[in-house]
Amino acid sequence: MSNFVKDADWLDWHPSPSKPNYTLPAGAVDAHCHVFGPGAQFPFAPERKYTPCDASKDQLWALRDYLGFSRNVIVQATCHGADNRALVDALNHSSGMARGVATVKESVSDAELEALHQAGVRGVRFNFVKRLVDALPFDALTRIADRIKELNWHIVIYFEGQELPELYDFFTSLPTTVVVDHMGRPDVSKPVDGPEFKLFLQLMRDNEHFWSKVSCPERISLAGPTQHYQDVIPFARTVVEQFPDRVLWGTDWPHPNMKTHMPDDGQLVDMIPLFAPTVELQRKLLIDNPMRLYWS
Ligand SMILES: O=C(O)/C=C(\CC(=O)C(=O)O)C(=O)O
Repeated sequence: MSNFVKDADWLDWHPSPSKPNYTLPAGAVDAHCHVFGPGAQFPFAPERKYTPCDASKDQLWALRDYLGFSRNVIVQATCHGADNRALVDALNHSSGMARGVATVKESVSDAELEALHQAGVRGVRFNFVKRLVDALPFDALTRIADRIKELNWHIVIYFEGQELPELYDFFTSLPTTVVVDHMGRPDVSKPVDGPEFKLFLQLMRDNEHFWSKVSCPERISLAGPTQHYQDVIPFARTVVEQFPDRVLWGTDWPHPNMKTHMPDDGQLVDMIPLFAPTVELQRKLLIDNPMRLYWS
């Protein structure tokens, strides 16, 4: 039993996702997913802005095997704050098949960073989504960035499309590889060749150390699941085709804070060949790129 009561409007992860029609290549990596608790074992952070259902490592491994993935990259979510114990526990029980992206405070010690590295952490996440977190000031983030650079880690950034103009200069000042979550959450009611998405493509083009996850059609789409999230396809496909060596894909399981519906993870996998239409692009997206960033 969890000691926590999930939010009243919380949607639990899909209990019986469909089997994808698309067969993942052997060795495919789900490069964006989370573990939540279980709250009774790994308490959610007092400063959290939402309380989720439990989503344990064993439930994540079951989904991995069911969909046909080999590996996971587990990203620390804000409901656990900078307490990375659930993440580290999952990594330590993954037989080396999972890597992690942690959240740290400036007060983190060198020994703690080293322990995270030993567990399989290879990056930190800077989250700028206001409904999720009170972001640290830029100077504090810069000091964290300078420290994790020494470990050869990267920085994952999470923001919403409309915030990019004001965050752009800070992002490009970061000293490590930078991975953008969910293509910077574009507004897909705007044209793919319009000024908003052009700014994101410019960020990627002018900064060769920037990568992007082509993930979360279920969050970005206005068309929704019955329309197979088709309004997201031109955006994801543009990113994959322009930057084939700097893209990652992930389920985003257990899909925190979805309010309109809970996606079918099998249906999400079936979007991969629409985002990456050739076998070579799929291999880069699902294997070569995540292996280079997380396992080399
Ligand atoms: O899973 C995601 O990518 C998105 C989240 C949650 C999150 O990232 C967090 O809590 O850190 C969201 O938009 O609610």
